[in-house]
Amino acid sequence: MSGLKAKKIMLLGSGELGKEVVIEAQRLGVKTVAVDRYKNAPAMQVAHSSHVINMLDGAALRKLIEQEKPDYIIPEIEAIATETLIELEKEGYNVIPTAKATNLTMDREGIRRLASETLGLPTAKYEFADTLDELKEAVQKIGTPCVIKPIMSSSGKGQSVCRSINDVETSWNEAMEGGRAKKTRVIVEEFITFESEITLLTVRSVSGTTYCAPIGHIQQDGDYIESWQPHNMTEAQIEEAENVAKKITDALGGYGLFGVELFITQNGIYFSEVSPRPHDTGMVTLVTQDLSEFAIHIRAILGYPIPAIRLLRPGASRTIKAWEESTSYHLDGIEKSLETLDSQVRLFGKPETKVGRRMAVVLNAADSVEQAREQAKQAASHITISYK
Ligand SMILES: Nc1ncnc2c1ncn2[C@@H]1O[C@H](COP(=O)(O)OP(=O)(O)OP(=O)(O)O)[C@@H](O)[C@H]1O
Ligand SMILES: NCC(=O)N[C@@H]1O[C@H](COP(=O)([O-])[O-])[C@@H](O)[C@H]1O
Ligand SMILES: [Mg+2]
Repeated sequence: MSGLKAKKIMLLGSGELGKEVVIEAQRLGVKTVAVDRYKNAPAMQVAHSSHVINMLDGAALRKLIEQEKPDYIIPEIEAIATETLIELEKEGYNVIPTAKATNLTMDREGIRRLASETLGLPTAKYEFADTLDELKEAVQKIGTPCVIKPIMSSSGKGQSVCRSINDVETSWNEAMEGGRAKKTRVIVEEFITFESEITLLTVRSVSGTTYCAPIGHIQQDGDYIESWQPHNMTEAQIEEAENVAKKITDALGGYGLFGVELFITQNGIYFSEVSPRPHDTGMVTLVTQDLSEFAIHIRAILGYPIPAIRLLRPGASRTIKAWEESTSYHLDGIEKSLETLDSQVRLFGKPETKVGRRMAVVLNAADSVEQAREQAKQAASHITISYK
């Protein structure tokens, strides 16, 4: 692309979601630089160039950004030196969606206090704790069962349900082992008995705020295993969900796509958390919408209009996870899996497996959500991972 005066994006985090963002950016002639903490990360395999750095090291992050001078800095994970992004934004760099958004969503405390205390959105009751003793006190205040999570973690790492005061120490130890960035602070949340949970993909672009059809999902150990679109909701529930999404995304600002996580309960809709970037449960949009969540993110970032988002067919996704740690592995059964009508597989190409690590996703589109879920389940059942 030597003759093309291309815009340049720098992706901070290069997992499976970033890989699709890079592909969509390249479709619009954008130069792509992928960054992560390890080499051969999924997005690095498709980007024009890549770098391996510790993104929590502000000085290293600044040095790389000053060297590459990207037009857009696109965080793909939470664990980044966001204070440095705030400084860089003041110096004229464009952080997606805004440096403030990345800073507030970097840990659970910032975004939870904004949602509950500043915006007054309904959330689970919560407390924070820095030591085991403080945690015991917090659990007593919230009551059991409750959910305990490191303030900086994702995909359920370090998360556990604490069912009685005797479980507190086990939960504390799990949080200490699973948290990113070596922070010891944890959040304790009231356990919400929801009817269902959804991700409402919300887009801020030059065309205003728009929403994708709600995505329903099922999580196991705090990580998603299945998602589908559209999730069946009443008009009133959709309106309530969109109101919550509008409030939180307006407060974060900027252009891009957000994944607003909501619990649907008998007492209305609760805000859970928000990703200021494409969401794992939203991979289903690769087969359901005219523009996937990744295409939408890039289009919004570049300042292009998004007059409408079309849901073409109902669809579903199922994750394929590893259950052993290995630097040499193979995904078997893809051939059989693809015999299922309208199924697709995305193999992320991560260089190693870890216990519980997501390695691939199966997608299916059909005439109904029920059929797509059934077909995705069937297609995924043929895929196994062998470790050598
Ligand atoms: N307070 C709660 N009550 C009931 N269930 C909860 C609560 N908090 C979390 N969960 C369950 O655990 C899942 C993961 O929680 P959460 O989204 O906070 O973790 P995460 O590590 O940020 O995940 P991700 O990065 O995948 O979004 C939720 O989708 C929900 O199923
Ligand atoms: N729930 C957030 C999420 O799904 N994030 C996605 O997982 C990657 C990390 O995967 P890894 O932990 O297997 O390296 C991230 O880079 C992002 O693509
Ligand atoms: Mg979540």
